[in-house]
Amino acid sequence: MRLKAHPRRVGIMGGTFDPIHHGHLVAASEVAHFFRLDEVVFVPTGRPYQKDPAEVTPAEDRYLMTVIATAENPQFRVSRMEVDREGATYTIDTLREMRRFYGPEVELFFITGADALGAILSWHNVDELFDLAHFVGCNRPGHQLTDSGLPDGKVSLVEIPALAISSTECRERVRKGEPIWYLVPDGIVRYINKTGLYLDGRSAG
Ligand SMILES: Nc1ncnc2c1ncn2[C@@H]1O[C@H](COP(=O)(O)OP(=O)(O)OP(=O)(O)O)[C@@H](O)[C@H]1O
Ligand SMILES: O=C(O)c1ccc[n+]([C@@H]2O[C@H](COP(=O)([O-])O)[C@@H](O)[C@H]2O)c1
Repeated sequence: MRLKAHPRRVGIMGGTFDPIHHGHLVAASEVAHFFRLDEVVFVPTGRPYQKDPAEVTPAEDRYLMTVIATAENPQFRVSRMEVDREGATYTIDTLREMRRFYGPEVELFFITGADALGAILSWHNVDELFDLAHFVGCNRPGHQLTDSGLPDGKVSLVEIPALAISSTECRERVRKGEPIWYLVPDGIVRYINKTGLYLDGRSAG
């Protein structure tokens, strides 16, 4: 990961990215614009402990797809931090590591979807999470959230232009032989075709 030396405001976009799609990219771009972020670091989850491991594609494939999808945007970077970390992936460890790397002056914004944010009270060490970063929840089609129940001043909600795309739908379309062109970047269509990802028997390794 090559990061800028002294950015002031850094977005961290966490996700399984199985596969990354245009909904993720639009969300990161909108939040970067709205909060005037210097860069957005995409962090593909290593071992998402709340998901069935048999249902999750190997981290290396998800990492490579994230690199391919973000390569053309100079504001976007990808971190291997969670892919390389042993054990269950906790956002608290990622934010602590990011904080150590960037130092105390930089403002960190953790970008996540309304569905994930709605479950944040179940996350590991939830209280410390809100001390390390500001949380930005993206309202996506089918998932609206209000900030009730979340700590005051620690969370912002942003409306993302309606892109009713999900990774689940992309995987199902590939399995059924349906096209995913224009739901994901062209390079991701080619990567999936080349590797045979999401066809029966090649979903997890
Ligand atoms: N179309 C979208 N618009 C806005 N945010 C999105 C969109 N799709 C995903 N996100 C958000 O991006 C984050 C990472 O998403 P994730 O990798 O889990 O993708 P997903 O499409 O929700 O996957 P899945 O369908 O497998 O659950 C999540 O917090 C999710 O809510
Ligand atoms: O830290 C936790 O306990 C935790 C529990 C569930 C999800 N997360 C993070 O939330 C982000 C979105 O996750 P997902 O499963 O919607 O792709 C991703 O960065 C995950 O690592 C984090």
